[in-house]
Amino acid sequence: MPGQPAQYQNEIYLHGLADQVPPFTTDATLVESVARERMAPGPFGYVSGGAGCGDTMRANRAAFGRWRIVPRMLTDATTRDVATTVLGTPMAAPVLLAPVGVQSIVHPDGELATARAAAALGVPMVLSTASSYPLEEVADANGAGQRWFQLYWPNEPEVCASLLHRAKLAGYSALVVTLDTWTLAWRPRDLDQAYLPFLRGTGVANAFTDPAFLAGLAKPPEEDQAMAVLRWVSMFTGQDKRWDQLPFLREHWDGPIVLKGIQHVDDARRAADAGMDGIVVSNHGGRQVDGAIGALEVLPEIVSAVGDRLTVLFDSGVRTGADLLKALALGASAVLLGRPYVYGLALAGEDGVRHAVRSLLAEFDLTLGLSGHRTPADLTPESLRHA
Ligand SMILES: Cc1cc2nc3c(=O)[nH]c(=O)nc-3n(C[C@H](O)[C@H](O)[C@H](O)COP(=O)(O)O)c2cc1C
Ligand SMILES: O=C(O)C(=O)c1ccccc1
Repeated sequence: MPGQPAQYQNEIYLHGLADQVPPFTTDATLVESVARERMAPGPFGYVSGGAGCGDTMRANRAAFGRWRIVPRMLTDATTRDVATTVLGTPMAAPVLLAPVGVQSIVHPDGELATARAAAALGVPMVLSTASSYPLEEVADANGAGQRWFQLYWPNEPEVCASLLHRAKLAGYSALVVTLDTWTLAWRPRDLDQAYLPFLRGTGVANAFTDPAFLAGLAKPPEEDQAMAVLRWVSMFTGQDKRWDQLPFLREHWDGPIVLKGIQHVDDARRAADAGMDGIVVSNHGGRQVDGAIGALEVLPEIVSAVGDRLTVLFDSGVRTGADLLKALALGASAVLLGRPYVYGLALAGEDGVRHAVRSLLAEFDLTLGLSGHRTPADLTPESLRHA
């Protein structure tokens, strides 16, 4: 990413003078309403929706509102440096693009566009197991960019080993194992529209290109697509995994391993005891347990319990530069962005992802400086007050 993130502010003013306004709003809290007007109802409902009545999605936002920034004056913050390195991965800012499956439901270029945008931005993408393009093609699109692979841990060990082998070969440097979605939650918006991308055959690209998966089928997908899709879906459904099975992943993956979906401090301790390299404190953007605690609420206690033993990442509800600042001040090493970049993808493809993320990073950079800080490392809980 060229120069400081805040330069994007100048670029937008200059674009404005040339009558080339950005592809959509620069306010990430408003982009959802733009997307609601322009996206088809099925995909919009799928992306924007949460579990149940949306109580946990609101709790995620409310949790940010309870922490307030207390800015400092006359400090040296004229030039900021927001670049960082997390688990050996260099990044232009403490941000990763969260794993989001089935991206072709919002834009035909799907994960390929996201991969190109991530490389241009200098931030890593985390590719979902349920991507609409094979992980090798996404790696090609990402080129010299940084990429991690998210695993929905299949019940078939051969298929699991095969996916990990392919991801390693294709240059994915860290593994993110998602624990909170061993079955999909009650999601009324999707039920009301009978909209489940999976059963429509999206998100199967990594299966239909996997030799171990194909070897286990009675008939090839061309002959019985419905059966192949059902087999893929059933591989991820049901909770047969336990903490004592984590060594299997170590045997098949030699890079950093991060557990995603940690919300209880005792689970964070178990992850550390199991020798994991990191965790993502996350409630899956409020898409799984409705009624679950706002993700930011549990971040401080988890950081105090295990922050010296593993890397703590955060997601769920980050929408503004101030949100990013707050999560970092409370001890996250970086945050994952979910829906905001997906709306960008839906509205303007690769450009849209870039616009959505650059807007948020520019706002973060300016907020950091105006609060009196030069780098993310300068942030501590004392930069905030719980109100
Ligand atoms: C449409 C959609 C699909 C998702 N698919 C996945 C997935 O395949 N794997 C995964 O680990 N998380 C998935 N997530 C969860 C995100 O990785 C992330 O935890 C969440 O979106 C963060 O919350 P936010 O959207 O409020 O930023 C998905 C989220 C959305 C909105
Ligand atoms: O919708 C989701 O939250 C999700 O994690 C998922 C699961 C399977 C396929 C695509 C997305």
